[in-house]
Amino acid sequence: MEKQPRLLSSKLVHKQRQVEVVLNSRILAWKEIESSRKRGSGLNDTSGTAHSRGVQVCEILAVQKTEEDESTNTRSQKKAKQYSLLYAHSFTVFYVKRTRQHQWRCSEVTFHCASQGLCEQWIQVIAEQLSLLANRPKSLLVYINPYGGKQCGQSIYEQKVAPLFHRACISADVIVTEYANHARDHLKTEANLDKYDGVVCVGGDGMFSEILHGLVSRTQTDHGVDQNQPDAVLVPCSLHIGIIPAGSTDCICFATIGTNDPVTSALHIIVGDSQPMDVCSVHHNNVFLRYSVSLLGYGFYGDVLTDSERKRWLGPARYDLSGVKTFLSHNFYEGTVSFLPAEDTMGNPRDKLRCRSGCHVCQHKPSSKDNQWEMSEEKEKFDKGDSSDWNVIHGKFIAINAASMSCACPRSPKGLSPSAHLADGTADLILVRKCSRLDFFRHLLRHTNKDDQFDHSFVEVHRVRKFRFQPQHQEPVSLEDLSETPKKTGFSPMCSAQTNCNYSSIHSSWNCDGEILPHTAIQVSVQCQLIRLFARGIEEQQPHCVFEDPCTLQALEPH
Ligand SMILES: Nc1ncnc2c1ncn2[C@@H]1O[C@H](COP(=O)(O)OP(=O)(O)OP(=O)(O)O)[C@@H](O)[C@H]1O
Repeated sequence: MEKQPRLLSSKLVHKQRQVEVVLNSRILAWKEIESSRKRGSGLNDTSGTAHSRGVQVCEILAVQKTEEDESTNTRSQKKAKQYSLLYAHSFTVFYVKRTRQHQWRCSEVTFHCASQGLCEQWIQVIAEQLSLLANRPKSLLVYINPYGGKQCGQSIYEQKVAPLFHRACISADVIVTEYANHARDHLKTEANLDKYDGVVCVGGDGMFSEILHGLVSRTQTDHGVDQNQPDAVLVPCSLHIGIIPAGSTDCICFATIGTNDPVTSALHIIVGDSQPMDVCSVHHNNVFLRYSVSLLGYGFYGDVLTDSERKRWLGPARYDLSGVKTFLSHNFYEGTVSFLPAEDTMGNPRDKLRCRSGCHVCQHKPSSKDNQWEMSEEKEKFDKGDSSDWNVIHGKFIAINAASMSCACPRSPKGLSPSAHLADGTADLILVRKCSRLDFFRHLLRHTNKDDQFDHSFVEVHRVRKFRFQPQHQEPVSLEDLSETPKKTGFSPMCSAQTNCNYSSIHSSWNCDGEILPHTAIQVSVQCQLIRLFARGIEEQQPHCVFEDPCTLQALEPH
């Protein structure tokens, strides 16, 4: 590890102990000065060992002159006051502290200096280092859904997030949405995006989807790209998206940060983390339908969503109830799935390469920025959808799922496809063929235990760049035309002579990130790294950020 030159080093006081404090461009480190030298100095000496601690500069949130606390009631505070006359000037450094289960908190450390000049010098040099971190946002556009989840979006933002943005000197323009699609439409047409470094969504997955659609559509319009062309190469969005979880489902936040915690999300935004993310574009007959970042599910997950939408009054319990009902219905659907396999990726859906912070598979992926790949014949074929490379499967399916990410969430910690990647330009296409109820139950059960959910004769999984689905029977012009068709309600028997059944027995619906698509025949194309989130993926281990870290020790080595 290359040794960084010291920018500043001084003997200061921290918690009534003399410490040597050192700053280089990567680390702020401090270490107690040997205990023997402290005796007789009036400073505390409890352990006799010299602890070194440090924090990475990129995880410092702010530095400021310390507001003096006038209350000196306790004995220790009185003692503190005595020596504070000697070290009367102090500054506080606010930094990221990792706690349990991927949660981050804002911690602080205060140093006392003997002179005002020294104190100001420390504040200035640390602030200078922070100003060099170019990825940090300075100005954000925030959309709050006041009705998401438990309707706490506004108070979550005001109480937990806004004070942190203020401390980090981030300015935020806040829009509390007044109706569904307010944020999407504002982003699409009105918002002056040049003013901002990022867009923040306070809400659940539905609200995130609004921001996604608004920002991606706006970017394509600004660059003259026709979203209705299924083979159009979309232009990546320049603004990052931050998610403050405040919905009843916050799966995108969980998948990219590892926890659903507003403070953690705010801190990832402040430090300017960047997580690229693939987006699937979904078309029907050359007409753009929607974008998806997590799950496109036909059959089982489409039916669960359709049924649960009729039970919204039940709250989140509706998903469990509809899940049981759909499982007992045990419907299957006939159709043709065609897909373009992703053959040049590092991983496959059944390996153990989980997508984590700094994922090698996602970094290896040739992105649209990779000119060589852009020019290659392979790319040309890929864009044209050269049919010789496509696989075609006709069958009867209980479920057809395309997972652009693992889809892990607190309810299903492994997710639908545990090794799917956030940003490798592929989706995992999972085909669950017609099987017995018991077999399907065994398959579902494996989402919750350690067994491989793809290790069944009736399940196959393919890593794909594009896919199409054509139902066996022609669909009407639009599913909206079916509003008069009575939906199946009870636990009907399996529909074997499908032509005799009503529409809802022979067609399921596509569940596109929690929204029902209006068509069943669709074309899907994975757009590699189309957006970037203020996130870093799930960190594998909780690194020791401050204690006896090798970088910390190196920073403290005498020069
Ligand atoms: N002011 C508003 N009034 C009504 N609906 C809104 C408003 N703002 C946003 N929405 C819509 O509310 C829907 C749900 O929002 P969100 O995802 O934030 O919460 P949720 O509780 O997780 O949602 P869900 O009910 O889908 O689980 C979104 O689809 C969004 O379009």
